[in-house]
Amino acid sequence: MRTPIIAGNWKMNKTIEEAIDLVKEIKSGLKKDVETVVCVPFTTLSQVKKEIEGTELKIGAQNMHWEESGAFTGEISPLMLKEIGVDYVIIGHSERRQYFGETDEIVNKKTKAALKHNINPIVCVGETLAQREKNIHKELVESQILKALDHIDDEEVIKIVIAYEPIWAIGTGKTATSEEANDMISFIRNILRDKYSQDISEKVRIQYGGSVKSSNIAEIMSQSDIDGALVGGASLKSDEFIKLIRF
Ligand SMILES: O=C[C@H](O)COP(=O)(O)O
Repeated sequence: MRTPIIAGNWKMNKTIEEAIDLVKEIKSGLKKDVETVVCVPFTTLSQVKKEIEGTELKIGAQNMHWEESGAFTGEISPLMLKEIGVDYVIIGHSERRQYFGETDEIVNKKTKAALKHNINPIVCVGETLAQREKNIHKELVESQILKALDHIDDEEVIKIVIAYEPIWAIGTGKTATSEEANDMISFIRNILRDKYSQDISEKVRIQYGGSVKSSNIAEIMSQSDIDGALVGGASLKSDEFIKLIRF
């Protein structure tokens, strides 16, 4: 039985003060049996971590370099995140791939580095609208998954959360239908079964992301293979996010 996991990705939003206000409200609305994560900006990690101490709310970063230290101006290492006590890190979000040139190889290096330091990676995959229209979306997602998981073994892969986020549904208000989302997520589970085993494929949690809100979460979560959501815009307001985690 996979525990549902709902993660808010705040992206480049919230000052420290705003972050603390938001997380104070979120921690009062947690639901038992739903793992809830807030993936907050680097600048707010320490204070948010202190604010959630003693609660079930988990904390994630939105990116990370794969090296532990060195001449990488502007980057944050896994050791630095571990020092703060971060539970999760988003790897390969489509915005990182699109605006910051992250390749599948980089996603693989970051995923392996996160696992090495006991930070659970949330690995994002997903196609553009053009790729879906050309009907190459499954091929593309399969290649993203296999490259991201290169040299990752059975014990490690079960710590990974995969987020399927069709790029055309991110921040657009256009959600994939729950059937479309479930179809791709079942496809991803089959890739895991073929690469690892049936048992492993049933243990890995796979989220859907893209315009998830309180009004569509129940429908999304009712699908057989969807274990949670990676939520952008709707995670920035406490009342909406709390409604959403209480799907
Ligand atoms: O990481 C979250 C996704 O990019 C979804 O963003 P959204 O919920 O604003 O569409």
